[in-house]
Amino acid sequence: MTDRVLVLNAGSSSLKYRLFDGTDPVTHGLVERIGEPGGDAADHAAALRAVLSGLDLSGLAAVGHRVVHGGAEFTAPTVVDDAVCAAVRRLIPLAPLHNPANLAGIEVARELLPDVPQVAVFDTAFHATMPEAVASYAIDVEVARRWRIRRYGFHGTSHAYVSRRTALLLGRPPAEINVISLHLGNGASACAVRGGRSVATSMGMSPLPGLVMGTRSGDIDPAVVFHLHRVGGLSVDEIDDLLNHEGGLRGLTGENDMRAILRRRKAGDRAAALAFDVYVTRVKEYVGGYLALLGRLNAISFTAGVGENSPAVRAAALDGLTGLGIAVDPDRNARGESVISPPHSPVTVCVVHTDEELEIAEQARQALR
Ligand SMILES: Nc1ncnc2c1ncn2[C@@H]1O[C@H](COP(=O)(O)OP(=O)(O)O)[C@@H](O)[C@H]1O
Ligand SMILES: CC(=O)OP(=O)(O)O
Ligand SMILES: [Mg+2]
Repeated sequence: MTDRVLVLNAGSSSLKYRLFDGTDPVTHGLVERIGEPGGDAADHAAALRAVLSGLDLSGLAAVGHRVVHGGAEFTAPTVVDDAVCAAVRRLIPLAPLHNPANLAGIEVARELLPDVPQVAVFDTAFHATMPEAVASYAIDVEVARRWRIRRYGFHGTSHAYVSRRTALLLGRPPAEINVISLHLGNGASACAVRGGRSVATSMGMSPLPGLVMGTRSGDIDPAVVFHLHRVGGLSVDEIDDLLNHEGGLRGLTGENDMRAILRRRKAGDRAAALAFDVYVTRVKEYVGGYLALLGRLNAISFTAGVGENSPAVRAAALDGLTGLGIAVDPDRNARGESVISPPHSPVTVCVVHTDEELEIAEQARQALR
């Protein structure tokens, strides 16, 4: 019996895949600019067909799918059937950028691999343990119930994996430690993890609020939306685009890649310097808030493209927090060591490589056990 699992991560215009044999990655790839003129594939179905035709899929135990929004329904990895597909489709209004692509990936994989179990692994699932006081928005309860408005949170697969890796680094069981996990990639979110369970996270009903991201604004005053509509004359779709695609680092500088911001900042570019400051200040606000929520903190872990690769962001985001037991050792940080706090710090600051695909493969296997 082989233990091969194919993991699919279908984004709005891309398809990432990784084939595992046990925990060993056998092969991986990326189809980009799906549906765009001159792109690699006309749609997700075509992309997946091309991917599958090039892989040896003998003895495949499961296909694991990243699904971004699982609403309140899905709190664990779930073997896909027609009802699960229908539920993922019903949730599209809550994650219009992500769920349609995730669903397309599931439907094509079911069609092409009808005898292989498909498992959906939800970004929201890890946050199902958040207390109501954190998950609830202070709006009319009937309106909230009817339209399923609450904080769901995302990147849960990454926060779960990273908080467990952090426990390993500390040499302690996850149940004994409190961690703040900072997933700083294209999308970015913070998560407070108490004893292995999510108790707060910075994204909300959608993946728009919280930290500053590549193209997403993160937190803003919701009245900005009314103002831009009523006074600025922008349509709701235009405002959606402004906040989701033209905001964040791109809104502040014209570029969404943190590497470009860091280069320009070094060269004295004021817009880039401000964008950097806005970005790290937001991270710091969440670190402080989550420290208070947790009461006791063992570790802070940086992960994803920016978190794993930028000593400047890590240092600035935690600058001035020694009074709270949080410090970054400049040499360890510059070398990108897995522990970057000074020896004997009350709070261990870590750099952890996140591996959402590996975690999805593991969870897919668990769902089938
Ligand atoms: N060396 C680096 N320094 C700073 N930022 C980096 C570096 N390498 C990658 N990044 C940032 O990481 C981001 C992508 O993060 P990643 O986790 O790969 O994103 P995603 O998986 O969400 O597409 C890029 O936008 C880039 O700005
Ligand atoms: C939910 C989310 O923001 O995902 P990503 O970072 O892949 O855009
Ligand atoms: Mg990501």
